[in-house]
Amino acid sequence: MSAEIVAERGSSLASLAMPVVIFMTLVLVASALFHFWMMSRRYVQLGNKIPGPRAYPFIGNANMLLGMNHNEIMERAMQLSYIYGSVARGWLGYHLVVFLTEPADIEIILNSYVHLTKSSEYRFFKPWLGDGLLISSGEKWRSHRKLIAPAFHQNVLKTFVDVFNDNSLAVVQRMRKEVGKEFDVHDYMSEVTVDILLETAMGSQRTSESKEGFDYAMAVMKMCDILHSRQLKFHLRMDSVFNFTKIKQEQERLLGIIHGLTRKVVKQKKELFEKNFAEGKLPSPSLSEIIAKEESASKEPLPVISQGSLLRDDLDFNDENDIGEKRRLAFLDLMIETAKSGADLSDEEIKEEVDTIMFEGHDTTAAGSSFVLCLLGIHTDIQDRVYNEIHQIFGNSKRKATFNDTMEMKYLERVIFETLRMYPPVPVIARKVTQDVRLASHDYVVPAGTTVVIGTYKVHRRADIYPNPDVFNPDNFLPERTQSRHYYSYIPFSAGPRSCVGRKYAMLKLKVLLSTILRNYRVVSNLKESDFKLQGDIILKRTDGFRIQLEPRV
Ligand code: HEM
Repeated sequence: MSAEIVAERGSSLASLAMPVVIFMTLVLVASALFHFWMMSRRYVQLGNKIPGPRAYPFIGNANMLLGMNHNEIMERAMQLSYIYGSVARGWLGYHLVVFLTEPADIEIILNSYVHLTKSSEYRFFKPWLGDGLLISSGEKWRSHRKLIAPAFHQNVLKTFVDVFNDNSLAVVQRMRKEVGKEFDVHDYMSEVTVDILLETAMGSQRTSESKEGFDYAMAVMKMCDILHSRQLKFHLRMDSVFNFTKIKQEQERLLGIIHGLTRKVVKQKKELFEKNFAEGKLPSPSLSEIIAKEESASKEPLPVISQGSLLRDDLDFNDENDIGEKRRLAFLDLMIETAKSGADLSDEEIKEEVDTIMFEGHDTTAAGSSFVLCLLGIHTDIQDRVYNEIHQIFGNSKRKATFNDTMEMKYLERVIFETLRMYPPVPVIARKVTQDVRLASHDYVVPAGTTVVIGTYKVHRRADIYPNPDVFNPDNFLPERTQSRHYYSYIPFSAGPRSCVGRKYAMLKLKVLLSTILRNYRVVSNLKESDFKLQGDIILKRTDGFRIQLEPRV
């Protein structure tokens, strides 16, 4: 290359370099100004008063999440809470996230009618659940909660006991082929849970003749997997990436099956209701009668399936009116009745609520029951106590469990509560606060716009609340112990106005399901709890699988 050409190239590079340098300098100056402006905002200053790891310009603490899998995130979150205490903060860019593990602070958030808005992480559910109870907010949530809570009335739940029994016996049969082997019990718990929900939420059954029910159940399970992967994999969290993946196409296909069935069943049930209504065949007593009675009689405490606390919420108030008659109606029927009795509830909204119940009621109880079985396999002395209690109730009889039997299962109830303490299926709850919040435990103000994460898992493992918190001890739920604890120190079902609407349904179902399994099998495990690899997802699971072995009782 001649010297002239080199000189010419050099001068054209120099003439290009100058604008690039000027541009880069401007970008740097603008970024620095932006950063200093952000740091001067009240939001950032209030956030920085709260202890937390050192944050970097623009990324905040996002670097701490890079390259971590969900097991590590769970462990890391636990470590941070040991370092920074019961109130800690992190920055995702300039967005403030505050972690709370102090019951008095948690009460301020959960017990409030103001801080009811869910955080943006709940958006993955939207294509499936629309504006159903789990994610809706404001007046819509308030009015729907009021309409739906009576569908979980204890007398309605009582009529589901047969469905719980039949499906529990069916899973006992299906598990026979696993006797003597080590297997993952979660698959079975997931299947039976969907079957029960299909019957109790929509009045459908998963039979081989009705392929729709089967396809629906499979689609629900696969949709839950997709939602989990979106939480787990950073790139899938971004809609701009997710929308171009094969998983998105699979989601569309599954939603076609799920919404196809719910829409169709809502339409059919509504037409049948209208026809019966026109012919004067009114269901008696109607749900609206229950709702009307509920308004007037809500003074005396009568929590029948309690969380071990004297405090009550809208579900407890529901139980004070006995409808005194057995009608088995799916939640869908009850919602159609509610809509007919004048409530503002469209078909699409009813569909969204049924889909919400199918989602919320599935993974949570599948994880809860799987954890109970794994723990009983490890703590065989505790399993023997549960079995003795069940044997006292049923003797050698093969009869099915009744609602009254479940009321006698006091020790099993404590085992379930203790399992949900150590392994809460919903390990964290997140809200977006729309007003400043002054905390009770420290002199900090959490500014409006912050995501508040309530660390249920960590609260349940606080040594000052539960002595030996890592030891499985159902006696933590003896009445005298629960009464001396702060109500918000045990929150597997959340608490306050936005608590789990299905918690009594869950407890009743778990008692029937687990007692039926334990009447038929002794659970054995070679593992220790320290072998559990926990995945802190939307739902707490074991990545190493829920492995147990079964020995027939007879
Ligand atoms: C062991 C089982 C269960 C656990 C641990 C559990 C836990 C929870 C928690 C922690 C919440 C609050 C979530 C949040 O604020 O982000 C919740 C809400 C909810 N749960 Fe459950 N749940 C269980 C079973 C069920 C069942 C069986 C159903 C229905 C059949 C159900 C229906 C719902 C609904 C509809 C909501 C939303 C309530 C609202 O926002 O007003 N859950 N659940």
